[in-house]
Order: sequence, then C-alpha cells, then structure tokens
Amino acid sequence: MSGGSDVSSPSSGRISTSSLSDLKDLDLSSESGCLSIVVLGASGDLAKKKTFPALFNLFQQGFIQSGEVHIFGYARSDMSDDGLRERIRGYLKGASDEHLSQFLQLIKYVSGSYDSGEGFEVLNKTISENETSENNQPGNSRRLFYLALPPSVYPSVCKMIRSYCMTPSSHTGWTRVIVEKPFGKDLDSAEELSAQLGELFDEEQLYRIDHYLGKELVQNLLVLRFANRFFLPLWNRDNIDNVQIVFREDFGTDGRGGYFDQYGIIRDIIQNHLLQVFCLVAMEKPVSLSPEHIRDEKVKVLQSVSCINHDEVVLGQYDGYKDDPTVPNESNTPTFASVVLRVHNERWDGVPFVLKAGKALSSKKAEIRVQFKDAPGDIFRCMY
Ligand SMILES: NC(=O)C1=CN([C@@H]2O[C@H](COP(=O)(O)OP(=O)(O)OC[C@H]3O[C@@H](n4cnc5c(N)ncnc54)[C@H](OP(=O)(O)O)[C@@H]3O)[C@@H](O)[C@H]2O)C=CC1
Ligand SMILES: O=C1O[C@H](COP(=O)(O)O)[C@@H](O)[C@H](O)[C@H]1O
Repeated sequence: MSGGSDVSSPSSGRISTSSLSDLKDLDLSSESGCLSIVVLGASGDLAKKKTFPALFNLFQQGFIQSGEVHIFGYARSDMSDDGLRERIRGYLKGASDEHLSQFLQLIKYVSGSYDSGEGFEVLNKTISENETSENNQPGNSRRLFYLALPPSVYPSVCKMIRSYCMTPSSHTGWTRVIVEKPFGKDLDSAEELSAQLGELFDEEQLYRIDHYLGKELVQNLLVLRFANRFFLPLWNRDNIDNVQIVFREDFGTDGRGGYFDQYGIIRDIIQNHLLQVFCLVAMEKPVSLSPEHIRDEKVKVLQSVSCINHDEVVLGQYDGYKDDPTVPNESNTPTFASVVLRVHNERWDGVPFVLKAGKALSSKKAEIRVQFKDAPGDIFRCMY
C-alpha cells in the first residue's frame, strides 16, 4: 500500500542526499563532553512510567555511556538515591540484572522545593561535581532539564534553573529545557507561560513535548494519508461519514491527583494528544515534511474548526475518583469527556470528528476510527 519511489519519501525509509549534507554541516563541537540529564518531578508517574524507561532504552542501545552521562532526579519527596532507584526498577524491562544495575548507578537523587533556591543550589553543586570528575573533559557541559511536573510549577522551576543551574558561561555546551503538556490551562495562561519561559530561555533552548507524536501509529498517519493512492481520493466528506479519535484507560488517577485534579481530562488528553492526532487526520498536505510546513497546515485546520456546540459535549467523573487520597473531596474535575469538532472547509463540511477520552473505563485503547459511508446499492444489508 505504499506510494512511489522518491528517495526522500518517508515510506521509502531512505535518507535524502540533502539531509546527509545537512548532517555534515552540523557543528558537533558543542555535542561532546559531560551530559547531565535532570528529571524534575522524579518521584512522579511520568518519570517512572515513561521518562526513566526511555532513558533506559537509550542506555541499552548505547546512546548513554557510563562516565559521560549522569542522570539526576529532583523532587520534593524525601528519598535516597537508592529509594529512587527502587521506585523505578520495576518499570525498566528486558535487561539482565547486571545491565539494569549499571544503569541505576548512573542515577542520583536531590530533594528540594520547586520555588526556593536551596534545593537548586544543591542540585547545581551535585551536577558540577560530576562534571569535574576524572572521567570528564574539563570545560564542557551539557545540561538537559526535563520537567515531569504539573505545569503550575513550570515558571518557578524555570526561574530556579535560570538562576542556579545553567551551564557555566565559561564552558562549551548548552542548557536545554523540555516542557511537558498541558501548556497552561487556557489561552491566557498559555500565553503567559510562553512569555515567562521566553524571558528566561532562548527559543532554541526550549523543547515542548507531546509524546503521542512519537507513537508509531501517529507517525504513520502522514504516510497513510499522503503517500497512499488508495486513500488519497477517498479522504473527504464525499466518502467519510465520521471520524472518532478515542483514548480510554482502564485505570484511574492512582495517586496522580496532585497534577490531574488541577487539569482534568480535557487538558490532560484532549487538548494536546487528541487534538494533534485530529490535525494529522484532517489537515491538508503540507508543502514538505519540515516542522514549520506541518505546523502551518495544523494551524489552518484548527482555524477551520467551528465553535463547539455545548449540546455535543459530554463530561463525567468515574465513581471512586474522590477516594484517591491525592484528590480533593469536593472535586468536580472531569475524568471523561467527549466533544464533537466540526470542520468548516471544503474537505470536511458535515463530517463530525468525535474526540473522546476517559480514565477508569472498561478497557485500555487509543484508536482512530474513520468510518466510511455505506457503499451505494448495498447487497449485504439483509445480513446485518
Ligand atoms: N503520567 C503520564 O503518563 C504522563 C504525564 N505527562 C505529563 O507529565 C507531567 C507530570 O505528570 P505526572 O508525573 O503524571 O504527575 P504526578 O502527579 O505524578 O506529579 C509528578 C510529581 O510532581 C510533584 N507534584 C505533584 N503535584 C504537585 C503540585 N500540585 N505542586 C507541585 N508539585 C507537584 C510530585 O513530586 P514531589 O511531591 O515529590 O515534589 C509528583 O511526584 C504533567 O504535565 C503531565 O501532563 C505527560 C505524558 C504522560
Ligand atoms: O499524557 C498522558 O498520557 C498518559 C497515557 O499515555 P500512553 O502513552 O500510555 O497512552 C495518561 O495516562 C496521562 O494521564 C497523561 O498525562
């Protein structure tokens, strides 16, 4: 079902000649020396389920070398290095005990608050000690800060990083900050957050992440849509009856109320993960695969979405949500939401896009269901 044989086509799996020359031109001098990866919110759910396992995968593939790379966890919880290692050990799969222990030994833990200098001073000292240890080339340091934290604390944490933990200006290398979703709570707070981060860091230092964009199914969407002659002519209102983009989980908040209850399912899943998937399903063909061109098409399709009709929104909260001790007793936060988006353009007019997300449901699944219209003159109707 793949398309033509263009060397730069994503379906060919080959790298185009222009990207090889781009690689040759890259200045790699700032890509050597000690790399410190700091996971802020290391005591939390994201850190144990995804961030540390992802780092472990990199370690297993040889991208993280003992001696050159050091990993630091930071959070308020009082824990020892071993306490953090034990907390994440069970989530690191597919390795011998020896390999696992080598990885865990790279990790250190620093405890401190998110809005006062003390903890960040200790963090900086711990990072610096590793940078000047005998294995490392002096004068080089790369520092990567991953904010596995509720967005409410991003501004204060970023201020602390800026004040206490930047790569020293006398060193070659860099400081980068990875920011999780949701990016604020609404337009005003997103713009405010953007301005706050913009005052502290250059755009090239900031990385905004949505892990759904890294999923294979989601990455394949562009190929399915734009390199496939079967689907190309069918992807429109003449042939498609409705589209459902669904996220369901068979577990609840499980102690994540400290983050989740401030945001709810719409901001946790729909506004970011499902909306990104929606854009890839509904947007027009981008000029190229460059991030800017893809972004431009996403923006256009979002601008074509009509105001949401309140009659087409369903909200709910699962029974037992408030039994989670991290959730406030009086919480009214939705853990389920379904919303219909209507795209007012030539391709999609009249086709509802149903975005649905829920926690503590009967099964775990993330799916995109594109329902085609019935074939005319259906001879199978009597069989249903
Ligand atoms: N969990 C997941 O699978 C995924 C989560 N994310 C994103 O990661 C971020 C963190 O989520 P997650 O790890 O699940 O959440 P958690 O509730 O587990 O929070 C992470 C850590 O942040 C600290 N924390 C929690 N609530 C607060 C609060 N109100 N104020 C200050 N600190 C707090 C706690 O650490 P301590 O008390 O020790 O300081 C906690 O261990 C969110 O932005 C979420 O959208 C993204 C993708 C997947
Ligand atoms: O971003 C989030 O995603 C996870 C689900 O991720 P998945 O890759 O396992 O589908 C979700 O549990 C969490 O609430 C949310 O913050």
